[in-house]
Amino acid sequence: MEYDLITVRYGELTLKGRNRGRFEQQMFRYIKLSLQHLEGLEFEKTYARAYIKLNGVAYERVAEALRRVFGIHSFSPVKRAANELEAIQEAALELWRALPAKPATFKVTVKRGWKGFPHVTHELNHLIGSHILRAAPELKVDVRQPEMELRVDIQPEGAYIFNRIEAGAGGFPYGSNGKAMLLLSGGIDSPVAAWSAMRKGLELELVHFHSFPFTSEQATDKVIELARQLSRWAGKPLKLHLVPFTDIQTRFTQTGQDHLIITLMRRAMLRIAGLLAEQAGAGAVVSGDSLGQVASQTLGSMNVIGRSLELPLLRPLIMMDKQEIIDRAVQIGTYGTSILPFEDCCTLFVPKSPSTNPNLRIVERTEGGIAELDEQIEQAVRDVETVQLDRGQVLRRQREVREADERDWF
Ligand SMILES: Nc1ncnc2c1ncn2[C@@H]1O[C@H](COP(=O)(O)OP(=O)(O)OP(=O)(O)O)[C@@H](O)[C@H]1O
Repeated sequence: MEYDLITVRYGELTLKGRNRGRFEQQMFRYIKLSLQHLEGLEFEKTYARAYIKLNGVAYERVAEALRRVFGIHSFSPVKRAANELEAIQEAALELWRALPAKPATFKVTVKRGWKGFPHVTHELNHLIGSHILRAAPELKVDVRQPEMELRVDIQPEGAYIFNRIEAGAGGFPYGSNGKAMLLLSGGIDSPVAAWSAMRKGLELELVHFHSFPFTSEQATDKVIELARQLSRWAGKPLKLHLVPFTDIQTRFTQTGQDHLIITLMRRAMLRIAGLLAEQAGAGAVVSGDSLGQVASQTLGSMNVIGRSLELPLLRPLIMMDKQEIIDRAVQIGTYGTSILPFEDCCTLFVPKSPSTNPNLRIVERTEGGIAELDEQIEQAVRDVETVQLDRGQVLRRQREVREADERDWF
């Protein structure tokens, strides 16, 4: 069936006062941006809502993009009818006929936002409901727990009729709560952390540490692919910083403190991420740590690791179970790439028994014993290769990008 428009609802419950206006402006701009690849749409904004006139564009194509827009609470495909009883009855019936699975019970809920209509609400409920019942006599009315609720919203310019409410991605519009630098490994967790941070309104730049030639080019391609997938949730290509980490890692292996090597590596990563955050004007660093998952994610380890950074370190997954994280990764579309088998830089250097409770003084003393460490960190920052993802770069690095993917950037 051809719908006339989509009603998009956002944030009416979550924000009050001065922030709301700004939020709504941002939301509206962001919705338009996420749909810019579809020609012919028209947009209109009202209080906590946007209307998208479809002008013949298929609902599914728009819905597919809207499901990835943070800040949207819900949206509905709508039939629009003139403010005349027969037109409303016909549109309601058309919606009913188009249902792929017919419910056994229903009710009609009319809202009269325009009082000029010649019938009052309860009359309209009845007149529209009975029109459908004539065409579907097996259907029953259930006003308490109907399987389908047919809503009719009467406004001065016309009547809006819909029965479907799709949940949106929720959260805040991308970038509305500041900017952060996210540590992206090739694993399952950090893409989920990125998604959670973006959903909370953080704009992200991504940083990945590689140990070329110990890690393969495929491992880097995998991270670029993850960045591409995350970009679809940002509504625009994300920046990805690739940091050469081999020299620093190799130097740590010479300290004679094998059990501390993961702690040392994580601290160096955070220092570099902190410097990149400063350059990018970001106010926090985000990682995919989840409490207790591995040796570097005990309270003791996280304490010692986190102290290497002055900026706040956000860990959105900290209290989540592995299964919850996996389910989320599947839902947001990163899981399949995350489980590809290419080695990450850290797994190559994991000692037999990494410390789960490193001693801060020993760690700092070990770092202090590496005279060139500060210079190595600064050098790594200077040697960063930044991939500003765009279609061309994705193609160059990702020879196997499927055609459909290429076209379907957002
Ligand atoms: N090579 C890397 N580049 C950038 N960040 C990294 C890298 N390796 C680890 N991290 C960061 O440190 C966090 C913890 O990594 P670790 O490998 O210990 O845990 P994990 O639970 O396997 O996480 P992930 O699934 O994201 O790899 C990651 O979520 C990520 O934020």
